[in-house]
Amino acid sequence: MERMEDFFAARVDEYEEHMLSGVEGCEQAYAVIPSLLTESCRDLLDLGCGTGLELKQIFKRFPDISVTGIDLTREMLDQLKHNFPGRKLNLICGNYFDVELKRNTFDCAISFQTMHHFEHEAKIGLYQKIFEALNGDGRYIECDYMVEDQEEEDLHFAEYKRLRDEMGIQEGEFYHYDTPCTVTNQITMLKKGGFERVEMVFRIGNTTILAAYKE
Ligand SMILES: C[S@@+](CC[C@H](N)C(=O)[O-])C[C@H]1O[C@@H](n2cnc3c(N)ncnc32)[C@H](O)[C@@H]1O
Repeated sequence: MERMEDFFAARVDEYEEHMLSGVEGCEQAYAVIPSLLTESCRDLLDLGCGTGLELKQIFKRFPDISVTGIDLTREMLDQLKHNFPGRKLNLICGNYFDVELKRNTFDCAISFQTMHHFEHEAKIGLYQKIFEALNGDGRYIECDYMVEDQEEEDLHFAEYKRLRDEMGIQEGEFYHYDTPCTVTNQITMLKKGGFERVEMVFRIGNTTILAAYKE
């Protein structure tokens, strides 16, 4: 296993092609994302924005939108900046579990293919933070690798724990290893984070989009 930011930094050149051609459902999911944002969305939070594949589609519908993008990997953010000259971007190189978010700031929040690496409790805490950072009628759209069976989720987490123990990795250090959760667990976590209503709006292969509404 590689540290999260080293994993992405080493693959930034082939990253976009891999997501568009190598991950079932991803290209279609990027195309769907703009239609899931609120019509009047002006301030958008993008967690784990990477090189901005989802933003490419969003800028087509919302050319004037202001985007706050958070990502651990400096090289991915550099590529994002290069991809979108002239757009309204506030890019933060950091860990979205730690970055402080002001309350009632964003019309919409999104995350795309970045949440399938973390434990339930950590995600619930993050969802609470996103919930509070959204405006009253805001929504959070999560596209991610999700599975259907609890057994499959448990196997991934058990193997990840085994590898972490073997390598002596400390709590709070991020390594790249996929631990997808079931769609059902994801919906439960988002509701525990405060969202009133959560709906699955897209699923091709394991690529799944959930829409979580603040009210
Ligand atoms: C698979 S990429 C997705 C990038 C982009 N959203 C897309 O769909 O093309 C996952 C991204 O999440 C970032 N990431 C992973 N864990 C993170 C964390 N705790 N805080 C901030 N960014 C994180 C990685 O650096 C990487 O750029």
